[in-house]
Amino acid sequence: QDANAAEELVARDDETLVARDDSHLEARDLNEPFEKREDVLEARDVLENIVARHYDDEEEWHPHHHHGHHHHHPHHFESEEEARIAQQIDEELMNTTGAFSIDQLMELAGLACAQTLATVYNKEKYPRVLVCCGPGNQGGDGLVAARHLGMFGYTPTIWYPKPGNKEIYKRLQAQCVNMKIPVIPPSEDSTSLHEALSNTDVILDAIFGFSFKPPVRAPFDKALSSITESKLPIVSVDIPSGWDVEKGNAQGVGLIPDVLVSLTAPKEGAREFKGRHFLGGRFVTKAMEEKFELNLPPYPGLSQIVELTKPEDNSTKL
Ligand SMILES: NC(=O)C1=CN([C@@H]2O[C@H](COP(=O)(O)OP(=O)(O)OC[C@H]3O[C@@H](n4cnc5c(N)ncnc54)[C@H](O)[C@@H]3O)[C@@H](O)[C@H]2O)[C@H](O)CC1
Ligand SMILES: [K+]
Repeated sequence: QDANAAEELVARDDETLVARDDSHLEARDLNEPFEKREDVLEARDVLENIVARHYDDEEEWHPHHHHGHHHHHPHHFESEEEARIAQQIDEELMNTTGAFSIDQLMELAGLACAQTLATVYNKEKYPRVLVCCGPGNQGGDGLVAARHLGMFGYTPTIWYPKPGNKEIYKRLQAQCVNMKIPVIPPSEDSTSLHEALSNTDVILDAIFGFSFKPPVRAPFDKALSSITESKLPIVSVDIPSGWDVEKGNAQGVGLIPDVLVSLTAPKEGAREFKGRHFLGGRFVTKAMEEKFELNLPPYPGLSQIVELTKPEDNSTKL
């Protein structure tokens, strides 16, 4: 009964957040002041705290943990600098000057993820891909990637236990369903994930991206262990799930992928990653690259990705 009440509360808050997020997107279109963004980030933090409060009983709720207010308390948010830069780039791409929509960025991000997986794991040996999608934008990247992988001739399956409420996620999921890509129905128990893992050749980890804040909450905590225990090859999007965007896998609960595709620019936390590392998100202009001192390599030819690992790194690994 208590759990039901909590679920309801979370669902209600989720809707409020989505509404605020949408108004924020509109505001962003009109190039309104940055405060709006902070408002949304704060709302998201509040929601996350509520969720955390209801799911981990041992966790105490700290109402003063307002990550969004970095302008006012910069010293408190040093560890979030990395996420902030990534968010700022995102912001800039989507303001009136950048002129991109979220759909476009997500499409290019997801396409880069699909291309990375297909580059390393060919469809003859690795036809079955389990695309694991998280509740945020990274989950959207995963849905886009699943569709492209299907188009490339793979047999994707989608695990999407906390589908986002926003229209964009619903449309992306519908596009996959229209291609007969199975979506595992969200469920409390982990049997369906285990079953999917035993029928998979490779995993696309699109669970958490630059907005992840540890510790990992249910159902993703158990899922990360199950994915690790499966010993299947993993391709992670942007940052291995469970890793802190800045401190990396300090907690030791994160996935250890074989391949990483960083979007826009590699995150600080990925420094410790040892494996094949690609860059994707071919929408950053030269001017923006210089402004944020990203120092990115050129993309070869028509490719959506560029490999950052040197060839000798792979040969020593193999
Ligand atoms: N410009 C680009 O590079 C683009 C990148 N994209 C991708 O978007 C993600 C960032 O998306 P965002 O919506 O900000 O958040 P995330 O997907 O990282 O996840 C937030 C999501 O997860 C929940 N959450 C946070 N912490 C936890 C936790 N400890 N346990 C459980 N759940 C948690 C939170 O509530 C949110 O729902 C970026 O990395 C790229 O992959 C865009 O697609 C386009 C442009
Ligand atoms: K990830």
